[in-house]
Order: sequence, then structure tokens, then C-alpha cells
Amino acid sequence: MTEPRLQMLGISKIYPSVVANADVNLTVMPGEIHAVLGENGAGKSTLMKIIYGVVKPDDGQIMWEGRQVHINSPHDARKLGIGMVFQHFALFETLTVAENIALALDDKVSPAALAPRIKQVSEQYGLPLDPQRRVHSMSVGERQRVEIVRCLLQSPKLLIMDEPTSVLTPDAVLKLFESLRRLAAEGVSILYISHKLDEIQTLCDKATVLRAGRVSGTALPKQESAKSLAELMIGRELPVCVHQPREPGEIRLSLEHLNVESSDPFGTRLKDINLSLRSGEIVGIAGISGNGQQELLKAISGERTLSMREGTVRLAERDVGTLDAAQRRQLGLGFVPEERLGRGAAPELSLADNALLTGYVPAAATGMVKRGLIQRGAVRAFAQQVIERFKVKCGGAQSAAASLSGGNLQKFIVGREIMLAPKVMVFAQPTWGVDIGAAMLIRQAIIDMRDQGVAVLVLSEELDELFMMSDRIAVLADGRLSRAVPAKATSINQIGVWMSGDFDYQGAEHVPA
Ligand SMILES: Nc1ncnc2c1ncn2[C@@H]1O[C@H](COP(=O)(O)OP(=O)(O)OP(=O)(O)O)[C@@H](O)[C@H]1O
Repeated sequence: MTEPRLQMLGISKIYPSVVANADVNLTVMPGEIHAVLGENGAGKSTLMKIIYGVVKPDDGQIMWEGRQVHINSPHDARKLGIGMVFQHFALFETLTVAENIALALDDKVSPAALAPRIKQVSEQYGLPLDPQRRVHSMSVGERQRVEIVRCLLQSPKLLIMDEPTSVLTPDAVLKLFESLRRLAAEGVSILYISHKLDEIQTLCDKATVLRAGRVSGTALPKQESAKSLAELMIGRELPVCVHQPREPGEIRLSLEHLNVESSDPFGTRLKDINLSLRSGEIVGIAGISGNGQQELLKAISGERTLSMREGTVRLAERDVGTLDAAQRRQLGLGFVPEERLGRGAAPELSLADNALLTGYVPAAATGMVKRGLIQRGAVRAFAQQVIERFKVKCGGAQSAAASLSGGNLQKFIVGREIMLAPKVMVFAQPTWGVDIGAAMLIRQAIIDMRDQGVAVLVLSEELDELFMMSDRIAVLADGRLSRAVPAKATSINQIGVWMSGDFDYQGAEHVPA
């Protein structure tokens, strides 16, 4: 019988406030593509970090090709033949592909000596890369290829991929899957983490499901549906969103002729963007990050103030282009940025203090600050309400934001902004990294806000999500915004075509010059 490549036996990892892994067993065979799924905070990343030597288990054994090993560092892991592609890449933008890879390898090799090997390996696996190209000129999909090729150069026997497709276009996902299948056919084992259950279904041979740190079951994904996998994961029936038609009210946010240069040298310029958003409606903006999403969000939130010639942003009737983010919040603008750590939350602060960061504004009427004094009780109570309503898994309001799993922090940030009850709410990727059950909860909460009259703008790469929630949908591609059409009058296919930039710009929302 073939020996398993990796066996984890009785692995446990306990943090002060939570059991991240409890008595976990996992077996991965050579050439197997094995999914690890589970709700946010179920312990998936912790388990992967244990394999890669980033986190030390408190208990249990790891067997590698039949013998017990102690993996104390990523260096140890790589020596065994374990490679990991992280969700967020750590590449130097101003360096070339070969320079980046040379820096990351354990054996020091000059970029020039590496270049032919990079070319050969990248072509062999259908992940074409030009070793001389500078990273700043590459798309996220191409950057991910750099990370994968870096791992492949070390001829891994096990490749760990943590939510690899969250940054990829549908086309790039198909290409990635082809490469992974080719690797598996050559005997490489792959551990694959994703919240996208349809991907797991098409790609993976086997799945191990984690719930609250324990293995709750295993499945053969190809014999399941996305729905049955979801239910296996959350242990109950998948909730659905209820979106009733509704007449929108007055205009709450207008963007008029936004022509804004990006502050990032590799960013995208906004080109004559026009949009009006009404009370009681959700407008979804589809498109892949990097097409002006960051620039548009900054222009709306006030992180980037505007000069007259860069166009107009109005909240209700008021021109707010020159106001900063704090001033716009005072006028009732709520905002959830794409990056949860650093922009959405201060990692080292507690959840309570993170609630205070945006909840102090009088417009939110949370009572967190009275006569200039912070009301600690009110701050904690507010954070506690967010934790309860949005089922945030954590050790309480005093937990540091950085100690939460990615999806749980996202739930907290989104929940905090929703509960501040703004007049206009802007979300960037609201369910990014959030498990399917929690994503439904967040989407329903956004729809409920709209039903209470809030004007909501959602930027998302997930078309299913946009179609579930939006009254109207527009596309942002290469810094241009299409007109926003009623969701019922368009289709996922149509929006997909627009996402490639192929839309009738002349038809964009009419705003007087
Ligand atoms: N360094 C840490 N200190 C304290 N608690 C931690 C730490 N790292 C993880 N945890 C906790 O361990 C639990 C499991 O986290 P983990 O990141 O493994 O979950 P996950 O399944 O990968 O979730 P997600 O899908 O949200 O990424 C969570 O409750 C998290 O808050």
C-alpha cells in the first residue's frame, strides 16, 4: 500500500482564549488534492501554519512519508519538500521576477543563474513568466505565478495553498487549476484552503472539514454539491437572503465627472466617473481589484480629497470633495475598506478600541464619547453587541484585533459599521475571506440596512454576491465606470463581458457637465 505523504495525528493547539486545533487527524496521499474547509476560525490556517513550521503544536505528531518529524521553522518545512503559497504575497514591486525569487530561496543563487530555470519551470507547468519583468507591471494573477514558481523551483512534494483564488480572474482560476492538476498527476500533494465551495468541488479529491478546531467529517467533494458541502461545514441548512423590490428615495451620494490620478505610481486613473446612489437602494460595482477600486474608494471616503478639476463628490446636496474622511463620517458616511488590517482595524488595539475608532462620531449616536470624555462602558457594550449580532468568534471585546481569524475580523469590521447606522454606506469586498454561512448573514444585514433607507454601495469581485443583493449593478474596468443597470435587466454573463472593459461608455449615467 502507498505510504501517506503527510499524516497529522492528534494535533492540538490552544491559545489563551480559544482551542484552535483539537485532536486533529489529517492524512494526505501522494498526488492528492485535499481541501481543508471550515467556518471562519475553525482552525484551518493554524493547521497549515503547523505544517509549515510557523506555529508549534501543543500536542500531537506529524509523520512525513512514514517517519515522525519535528518541523520547527519554514526552513525545516522546505527541507522536507513542503512549499506554501500565502494569500498575501510578499514581493518587491521594483525588483524583477528573478530578483524576487532569488531573495526568497534558501540556497543563494544569483538572479542571472536562476533565470533559465524560472523560464523552464514556468513553461513546464503552464505558468509563463518572464524572469526579467519587474513585478510592478504584473497583474495579481501573474504575481501569484511568481509565488507558485518560487515554490516549484524547490520541487515540493506538498504544496499548501491558502485561499489562492481570492485575487484571481475566472480565467486565471482555470489556468491555476490546470497547473495544480498537472502537479498532482506528477505526484505532488496539494492542501487547498478556500471558502469557494464550487472550486473545491471541481478541483479536490478529498476534503477534511473542521468545526471549532475539530475534524467534524470528511467528504469526497466531487460527489457533493456546493450546498451539501456548505451544510456539512456549518452543520445546519444554509441560510438564504431575502431581497424584496423597493422604491428608492432621494439621492444621498453623487459622483460627478471624477477624473482622479492615483496616488500609487502603479495605480489606475479614474476616468470621468458618474454615479448617483439613492436612499433605500444597493448599487453593486463589479470588477477585479486593480481597476480603480482603491482610487474610487479613497475619493468617496475622503482618504483622498479632491480639487475642483478632479470632479465632485456630494453627500446629499453637499459638496464634500475637500472634506477629509473624519469630516465625511460626521456627515453620515460609513465605510469598510478592503484591507482589514491597518485600514479597517488597528491590529494591536482591542475590538472595543477598534469600535471607538469609528464609533466616536456624534452622528452615530452611540454615546461612546460624552462631553469629550470616552465612556468605556458604552464602548465595550457596543463592541459586545457587534460580537453577538455578527457571531464574531473571539475571546471578548478586549481581544486584540490581530488575534482574530481573518474572516472573524472581517465580520467585526462590517458589523461595527452597519451598527453605526450611517446614511450612506460603502463596502469594499464585504465578505472577503468570510465563510459561506457568515457571508449570508452579512449580505442579509446589508439588505436590511437598505430596507431601512440607507444608501448602499458595494464593490465586490463576487458576481453571485452582487446579484443576490443589488438593485442596480455597474462595472468598474480600467478606471471607467459603466452605467448602473437594474440587476434584473442584466445577467452574470453580460456583467462578465463588461468586466473586460467592453461596455458602452457613452451610455454611462448622464450627469450635467
Ligand atoms: N496568534 C493567535 N493568538 C490567539 N488566538 C489565535 C491566534 N491565531 C489564531 N487564533 C485563534 O484560533 C482560532 C483559529 O484560527 P484560524 O486562523 O486557524 O482559523 P481559520 O479556520 O483559518 O479561519 P478563517 O477562515 O477566518 O481564516 C481563531 O479563533 C483565532 O482567533
